[in-house]
Amino acid sequence: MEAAHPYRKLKIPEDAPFELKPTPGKGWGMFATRDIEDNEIILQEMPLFTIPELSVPRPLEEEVRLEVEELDEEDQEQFFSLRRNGSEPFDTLEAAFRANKFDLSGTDYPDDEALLLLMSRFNHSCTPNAMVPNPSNFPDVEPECTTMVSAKPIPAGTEITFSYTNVTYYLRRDERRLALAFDCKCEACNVEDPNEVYMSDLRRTLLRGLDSLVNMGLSKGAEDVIDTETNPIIIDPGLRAAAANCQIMHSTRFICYTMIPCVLEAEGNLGLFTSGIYCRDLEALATQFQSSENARIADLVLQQPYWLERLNAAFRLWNRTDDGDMENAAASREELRIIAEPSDLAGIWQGELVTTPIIEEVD
Ligand SMILES: C[S@@+](CC[C@H](N)C(=O)[O-])C[C@H]1O[C@@H](n2cnc3c(N)ncnc32)[C@H](O)[C@@H]1O
Repeated sequence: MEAAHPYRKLKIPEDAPFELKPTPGKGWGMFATRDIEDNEIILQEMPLFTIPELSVPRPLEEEVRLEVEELDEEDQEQFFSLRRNGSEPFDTLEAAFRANKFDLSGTDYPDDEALLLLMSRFNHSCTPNAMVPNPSNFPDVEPECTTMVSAKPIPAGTEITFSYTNVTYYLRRDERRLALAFDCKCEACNVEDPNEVYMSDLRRTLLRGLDSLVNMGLSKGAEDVIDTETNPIIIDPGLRAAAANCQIMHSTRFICYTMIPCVLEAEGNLGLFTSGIYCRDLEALATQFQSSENARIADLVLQQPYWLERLNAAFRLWNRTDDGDMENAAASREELRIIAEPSDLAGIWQGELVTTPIIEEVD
């Protein structure tokens, strides 16, 4: 019975703007109990316990048991309240930990994984209304704390969701089915109108291409899910090679970077928090122009209040070379050498900049 469900024992802070209740097809989930504004902190939670370096594969049963034994009686009761998607108890302690853990990258404990009782009650959405940003964005809270922030205004009564993996922003609906370990029932995956699905798929395909282009051919993990031989991240082969070789003009990168929030916004995935991050990054890119006219245009872009206006202004940079192009390309190349896998560096640096994105003729 719902009233006697073990989740009722989970301690939710009195001032929390959410409640835990069943949600069709998704077990239980967190629902807003009042209107939540965009970019509002929804929850900050300390782990019940942490386990180090899960990147080293090993059985965890014993480690989890030792941690659970260390807990006081009340916390043990909280831990044993956990259920597999709100229904059956977990068969093992390890299974309970794995289903309710968060990684702590960005905190002072980047190699640890944390058991978070409440944070892990929020369900996933491919068009979420909340997010769990890198904890380094919240320097004033406990360094182990994980924070959930709204990513758009959330009306009272709405389910609060976040994206379990950022790669879903860059995947079409069919591809997302491969990436998620469950049959996603979120509003983006449940759309029935084929035109809407088509447009959403197009936007997400464009997003991963733009993202890969501005990040020198590296994408945010989409290539782990899709077959890039038949379905390349950047479709145009010349542009793809140019991105991998860091041969993209700075003006082209700047325009493409400005386009990303516009597409995210059209897809319903741009809130104040994310927009602020893109603003800061665009400001940093603007400082890298060395030709005064380009720097002036970039400044004009930054003065625009909305992303579409910024993009409109950024197009004035189209096809403009910059005195800093070679320097910026060399810096990107260096960065790529540091962060990329050797296989990503298969394309050899040619030294020439691609001045215009190459458009292949379409029959
Ligand atoms: C960490 S739990 C989330 C809370 C869980 N619903 C509960 O009742 O405790 C993750 C599990 O919730 C379910 N889930 C989360 N988001 C979902 C979604 N969008 N569609 C379907 N199931 C979802 C999946 O079974 C997933 O493995």
